[in-house]
Amino acid sequence: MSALNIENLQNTFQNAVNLGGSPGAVSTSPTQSFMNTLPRRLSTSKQQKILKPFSTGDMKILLLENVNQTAIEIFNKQGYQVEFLKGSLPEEELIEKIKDVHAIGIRSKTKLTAKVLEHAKNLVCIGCFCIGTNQVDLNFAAKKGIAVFNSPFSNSRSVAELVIAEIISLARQLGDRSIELHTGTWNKVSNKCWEVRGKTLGIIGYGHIGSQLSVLAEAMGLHVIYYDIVTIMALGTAKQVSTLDELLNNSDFVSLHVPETPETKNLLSAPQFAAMKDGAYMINASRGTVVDIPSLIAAMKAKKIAGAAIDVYPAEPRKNGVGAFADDLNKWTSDLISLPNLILTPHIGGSTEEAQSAIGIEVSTALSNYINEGNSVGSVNFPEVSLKALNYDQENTVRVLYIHQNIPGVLRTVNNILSNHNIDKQFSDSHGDVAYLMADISSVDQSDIKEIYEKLNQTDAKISIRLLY
Ligand SMILES: NC(=O)C1=CN([C@@H]2O[C@H](COP(=O)(O)OP(=O)(O)OC[C@H]3O[C@@H](n4cnc5c(N)ncnc54)[C@H](O)[C@@H]3O)[C@@H](O)[C@H]2O)C=CC1
Ligand SMILES: O=C(O)CCC(=O)C(=O)O
Repeated sequence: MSALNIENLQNTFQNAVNLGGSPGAVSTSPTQSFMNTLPRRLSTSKQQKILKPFSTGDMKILLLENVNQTAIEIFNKQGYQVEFLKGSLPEEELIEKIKDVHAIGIRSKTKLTAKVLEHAKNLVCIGCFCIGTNQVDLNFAAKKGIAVFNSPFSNSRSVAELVIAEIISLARQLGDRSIELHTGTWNKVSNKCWEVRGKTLGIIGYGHIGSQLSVLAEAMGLHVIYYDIVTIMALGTAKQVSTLDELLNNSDFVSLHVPETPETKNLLSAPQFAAMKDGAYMINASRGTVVDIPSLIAAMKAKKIAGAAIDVYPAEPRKNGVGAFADDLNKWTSDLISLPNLILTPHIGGSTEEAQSAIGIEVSTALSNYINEGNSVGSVNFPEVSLKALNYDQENTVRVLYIHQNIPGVLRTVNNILSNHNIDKQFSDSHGDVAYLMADISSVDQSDIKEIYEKLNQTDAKISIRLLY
């Protein structure tokens, strides 16, 4: 579906006729009932027209990694074919599956590399049902005309709450006491167990999660300092520090909330652990590449670091199971798990019912809006373009979605092609090498549509085209 398939034009014409000619019938369609539940981006008093120039039953959505039920329900209401798998897939299987799907939903484990995306002949869009998008080759996807969406903050609170729990758990050695008692050992101690009140929390990365954590931590009596590459307004009485070292020198707890980027790889390694206070604690619920684990192991063995909580790992198992977290995944695993006062969790920072349900709705709605209307607002790799929904008074109107290389002269060429019709609205934007033009053209006969498509398809700058009507 990266471009309207000419062979399917017959079907699509029929579909358009059905929709345009019989609004009453449309009001009983699943799509309409779904649309009615959505907060509309651009309100209109007229009944909104459903734009779907394809048979919705042919729309294939592949959902991996146990994406929430809310997303499945929304896609089912659209009439799409949904395939749902609990785990992620190894590369070869992923390549096979991605060949004929129009949209794919993933979480943090599925790697959508250029090699995988190269085989995605029909893919229109990708939904990351999470915050991080580092698992997708965003530039390659954009160059193929594939828009990527995520959920920028629906699980932020869940991560912040987990970190709060870990701060107290580490300070009181709760993990160790619990493991001991599970195996019959009564070990009532107070040595090196602390209140968190009055201690300093250093937050690295003061974005959605870091700033939520800041507010919660202050409510418990912690002092908060933070380090970020950009200047960010402090919440409460938190203070931004100007260097990473300043944060490390002064924090009793250090918590990481940065994205995975080349700059954040091994952000905490041997020199940074050496710069931390003796007996400090470290928490990483960001990405596994951000902390050099062998250096952490050395710092904990030397008692420089009194405890740590880790939620994310350089390599993570593809699915749940006994024996999945072992040395063949990360070679230091045995060494790591033998350490005291170390809380290990299986990447569950965002895994709450509230977060997953909200993410399911948010991302499936964004994908549906993009598929059905071309609205790319919220995409992380694509020009953000949107036009007001069409209504039933706008007969013979076609929405042109033209994704193209961002080079001079393209708009002139496209507007020449569209010039026999009235261009009611047009919105174009670019993002790096890729540009996206959305235009509503009126006075279009059914017989014109194929010609418009074919002319646009012959333009040199074209990446992909869809015509909605
Ligand atoms: N454990 C889990 O389940 C989850 C993990 N995450 C991870 O947490 C990360 C952060 O999430 P948000 O707070 O929503 O992201 P955000 O984008 O709102 O904030 C990230 C902050 O890090 C800062 N930053 C970037 N590079 C930096 C550097 N080199 N040094 C210092 N600061 C730097 C940015 O300026 C920004 O303020 C995500 O990228 C994701 O990888 C997110 C959700 C769940
Ligand atoms: O819930 C997940 O699978 C991933 C959570 C996460 O790391 C994210 O949202 O970036």
